Amino acid sequence: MLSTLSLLLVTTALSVVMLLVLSSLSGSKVAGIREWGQANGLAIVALLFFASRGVLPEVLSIELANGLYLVTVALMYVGFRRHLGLPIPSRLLWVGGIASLAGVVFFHIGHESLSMRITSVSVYHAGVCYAIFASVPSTRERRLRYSFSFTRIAALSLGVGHTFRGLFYLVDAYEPVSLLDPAAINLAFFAIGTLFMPGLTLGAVMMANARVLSETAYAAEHDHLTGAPTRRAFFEVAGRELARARRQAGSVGLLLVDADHFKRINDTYGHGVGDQVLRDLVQRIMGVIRKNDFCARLGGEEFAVLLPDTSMEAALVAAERLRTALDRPAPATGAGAPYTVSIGLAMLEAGEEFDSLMQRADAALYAAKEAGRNRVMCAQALPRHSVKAAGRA
Ligand SMILES: Nc1nc2c(ncn2[C@@H]2O[C@H](COP(=O)(O)OP(=O)(O)OP(=O)(O)O)[C@@H](O)[C@H]2O)c(=O)[nH]1
Repeated sequence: MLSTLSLLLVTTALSVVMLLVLSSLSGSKVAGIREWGQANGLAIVALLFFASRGVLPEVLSIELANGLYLVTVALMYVGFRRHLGLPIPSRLLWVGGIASLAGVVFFHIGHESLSMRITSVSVYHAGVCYAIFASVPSTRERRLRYSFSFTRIAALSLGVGHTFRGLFYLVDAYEPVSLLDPAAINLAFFAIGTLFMPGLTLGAVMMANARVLSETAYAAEHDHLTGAPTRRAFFEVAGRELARARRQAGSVGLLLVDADHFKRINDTYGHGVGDQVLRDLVQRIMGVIRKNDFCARLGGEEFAVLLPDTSMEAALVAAERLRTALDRPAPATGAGAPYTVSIGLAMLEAGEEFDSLMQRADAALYAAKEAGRNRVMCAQALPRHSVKAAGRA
């Protein structure tokens, strides 16, 4: 038979499980984990004090238990705010918590009323639930969307539940004999109270997990030095774009961009300045390409720019625009040593595979280097045999 005591013990067990799950994430350095862990640890203690009603003195099972639980509720909120990088309204939390606890003390020692004690804590719980709902934004980011939505829905549902709970006991519709009163209505509202920690901790764990996955995926898909997408990300996007172009008989251009005599920059100014020049190069490329174009660092001082839905003429214009945008002194080199790039352009041909497109763009790049650097060469303009000879993709 379900009872408030069994609910309390099940919730305590759930908090232990949540604490273990959160501990497994503690090495991830995700903000908020510490506060969520502390909240669950404290919740276990608070719930055991609630369950000790009739065994331990009332000041422990009422004042202390409620006081501790109010702190756990606040800590959950602080965890979400920290996780999202938002400021913590500490004073508001303290004032609300102390007012709520004062209500508990007053309606225990001053004027005994369990209903009003429940109302007093429900107001704080509901407020914190709505505050969590308002803090967690609805996001379109694929990897975060599910966990954020889950938390928002959980926080809102619990907020509404606690509002009803507070109102129900406020209008004195039912005066329970004790918190552990087994009446169905008391049991139902008690369940809403005990769902707070597991419900919101589940949301917190999902958010932390999603954050870790999202950061790992970002690191795998972005170059650490320049922030540009990596070779791996480029191959993925290029595969998709080529398939789309084939389906829609569209036109795709590929630029391979390589810094000229980059070794000299490193040798003259040092590797650190070389790194800054690479960052500058990426910023300049990103500044001149269209929103639909995709730039990635293939490795070293070589970059690729994919130009979807682009004709040969437009691709040549884009390549030339890129070359001139880069043919300027690099601020990182102090006096402003010029750096230039050579660019190989290839347009996707009917039925062509990605490897072949890369090979032809690479041959065009090689030809641009051979012809004196700081220029754009188009694969279509090269004799076929030179593409085969120079290609290295
Ligand atoms: N600073 C820095 N240098 C890098 C990085 N990756 C590759 N390089 C350097 O880029 C240089 C490339 O040299 P090369 O392949 O000889 O090419 P280059 O000097 O640009 O000559 P060309 O391409 O023929 O014009 C090497 O000195 C690499 O050490 C990097 O992440 N940071």
